[in-house]
Amino acid sequence: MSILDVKQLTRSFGGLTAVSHVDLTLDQGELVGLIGPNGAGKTTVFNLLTGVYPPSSGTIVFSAHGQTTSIGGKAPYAICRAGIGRTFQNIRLFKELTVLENVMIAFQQNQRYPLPTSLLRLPGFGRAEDEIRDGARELLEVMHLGHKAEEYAVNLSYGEQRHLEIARALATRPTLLLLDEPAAGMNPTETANLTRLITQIRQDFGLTILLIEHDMSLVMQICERIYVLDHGIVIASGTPDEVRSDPKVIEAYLGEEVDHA
Ligand SMILES: Nc1ncnc2c1ncn2[C@@H]1O[C@H](COP(=O)(O)OP(=O)(O)OP(=O)(O)O)[C@@H](O)[C@H]1O
Repeated sequence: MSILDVKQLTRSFGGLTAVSHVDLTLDQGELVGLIGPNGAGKTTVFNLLTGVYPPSSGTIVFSAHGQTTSIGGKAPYAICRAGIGRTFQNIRLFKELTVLENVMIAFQQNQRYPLPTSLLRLPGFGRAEDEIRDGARELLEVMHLGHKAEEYAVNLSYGEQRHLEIARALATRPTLLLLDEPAAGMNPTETANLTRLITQIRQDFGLTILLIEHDMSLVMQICERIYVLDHGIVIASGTPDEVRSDPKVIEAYLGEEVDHA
C-alpha cells in the first residue's frame, strides 16, 4: 500500500526550476534513498513534502492512520500533524537548551492537551508533562543519547547532534520520516552505527523512511529502492543494483564512486 504518492511535482524559484515533474511513490514500511549531485533538487523535494514551500504545480498525496490527504501547499505544522517528520541538512537544534528539553519541545508540538490546561498548569498539564518527559527519555535511549540528557545541546559532538535531530523528529510521532543527509560530517564508525540505527528505528517505530545521503555505502547498504535526481529531474529509479549500473546515473553522479560503494 502506498503511503506517499507524488505526481508531476514542480517548483521554480524565479527562472530556476529546482524540481521538475517529479513522480515518486513510497510504500508502507519502505526505506528509499533520494540521491544526486549537489543542487539536484533533493532538499527542495523535502521542503515541498513538509510545507516549507508550496509546489508550483503537481500533487502530493499522503496516507496515514486510515486517512488520505492532499498535502501539497499545506502548512508545515499541519503536515507534521498528519504524520511526516524530518531532519535538516543544517542541524537545527536549540543549542542553549538541554538534550532532554530539545526532545520535549518536539513532543509538545504534537501534544493535544487543551490550552487552558497548559496555561494555568492544571493537574492535567503536570501529567502531560511527565508523560512527555518519559517519552523524551525513551527516545534518547533509542538514539544512544540517554547519558547526555542533561547536557546542553551545544556541547554534543557533531554526530551526537545528528542523533538528537532524529530523536526530535521521532518525537513528532511520524509515520513517514524524511532524513536529510543524516551521516554528513560523521566518521566511518559513526556512519556504521547510524546505518544500524536507521534500520532499527524503521522496524521499532513501524516507519517508512525517505533518505537523502551522499554516503553511497550507507545508501546502497540499507535502501530497498533509490530515486536519482539531476537538475530537478528523476533520471533513474530502482534497486541499488539497478541504479548503480545505470549509465545515466554513473555519468551524472556516481562516476568512479560506484566502485567504492
Ligand atoms: N529558496 C530558494 N530560492 C532560490 N533558489 C533555491 C532555493 N532553494 C533551493 N534553490 C536552488 O534550487 C536548486 C536545488 O537546490 P537543493 O538544495 O534542493 O539541492 P540539493 O540536491 O539538496 O543539493 P545538495 O546536495 O547540495 O544539498 C539549487 O540550484 C538551489 O540553489
